[in-house]
Amino acid sequence: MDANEHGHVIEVTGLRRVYGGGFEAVRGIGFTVRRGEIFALLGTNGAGKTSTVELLEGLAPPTAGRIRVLGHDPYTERAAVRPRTGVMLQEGGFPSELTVAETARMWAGCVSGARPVAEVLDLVGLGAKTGTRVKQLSGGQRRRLDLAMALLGSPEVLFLDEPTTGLDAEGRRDTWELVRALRDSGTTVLLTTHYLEEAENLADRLAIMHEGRIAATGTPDEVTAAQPSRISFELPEGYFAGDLPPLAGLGVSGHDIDGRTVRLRTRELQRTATGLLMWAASAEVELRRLDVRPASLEEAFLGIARRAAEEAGGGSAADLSTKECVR
Ligand SMILES: Nc1ncnc2c1ncn2[C@@H]1O[C@H](COP(=O)(O)OP(=O)(O)OP(=O)(O)O)[C@@H](O)[C@H]1O
Repeated sequence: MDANEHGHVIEVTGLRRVYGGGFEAVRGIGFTVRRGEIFALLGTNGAGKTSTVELLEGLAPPTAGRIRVLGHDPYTERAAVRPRTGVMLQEGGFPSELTVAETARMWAGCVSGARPVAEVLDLVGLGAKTGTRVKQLSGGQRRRLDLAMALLGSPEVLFLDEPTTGLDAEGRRDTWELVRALRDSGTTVLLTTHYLEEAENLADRLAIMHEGRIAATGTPDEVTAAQPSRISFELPEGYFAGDLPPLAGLGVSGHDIDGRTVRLRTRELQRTATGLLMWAASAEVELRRLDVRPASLEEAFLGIARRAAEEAGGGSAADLSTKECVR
């Protein structure tokens, strides 16, 4: 059997992974991925993404829980799963003296029914580099070679661990286009990424992991919609916060005032913005530096990480800067 009755080709239930030293990197997670879907696993550093993907790839047995990939246990039924999946690890580790074409031919020898090497190298934009030695490739070109190797066997399920790390903006967009084309032709893709923009652009559904657990899951729109939108502006000259209309009446769920800058949070963006602008128009004042911002996946990510850190009691929200999370 390839998929369950719901069309899920990946099913994960109650998954746990405890390393030799006793550290629990994956703490009871569950999710499903449908055929032809791109599913992204996001998370802070050390959240447990790679630990999870390695289990899905059958590289290690889970400590507890159940995994099915194309209807099989990827560890105990590796022979049934492996030929139908493609894996792009974080480090490909190819011999550096071989050329791109030699590497691909060597790899193709290990894959039953491999696609023509030239076709796969063209697909990832390495068609002009076939005679170049691996050690002379840039970091981004090596990532593309990693991807080419994962595609040699025309996989039904493709695991991509941080596929665009090291790629420039153009390379990243090319990879996104390729991954979308693969999805459109029926390939199921599970990817991990640090780039929230990548998840926003690519993922049909995603899960945000934090400290071994799934903190949020859904479509990018669903995960984002759970976060409030933001409005900020400067108080008009001669006005004080108390002169503003009652904020709760405008649908504002929270606010803070820093000097003359007012920041509002709302889940009813249109109602709050309209009320505020009507107030400004009737008072004949200008709201300088007005900024109206619907919630983004980045805010959702930071909000989840912050809440989880607060609930854990130890971590500080300030530790989780955007820079750290969007490496
Ligand atoms: N072999 C191992 N033995 C013990 N602990 C490990 C081992 N591998 C990973 N860990 C720990 O498990 C946790 C999860 O690591 P993992 O690599 O899965 O996270 P990640 O979400 O992929 O992180 P990153 O975004 O930094 O790649 C980390 O705290 C890490 O230190």
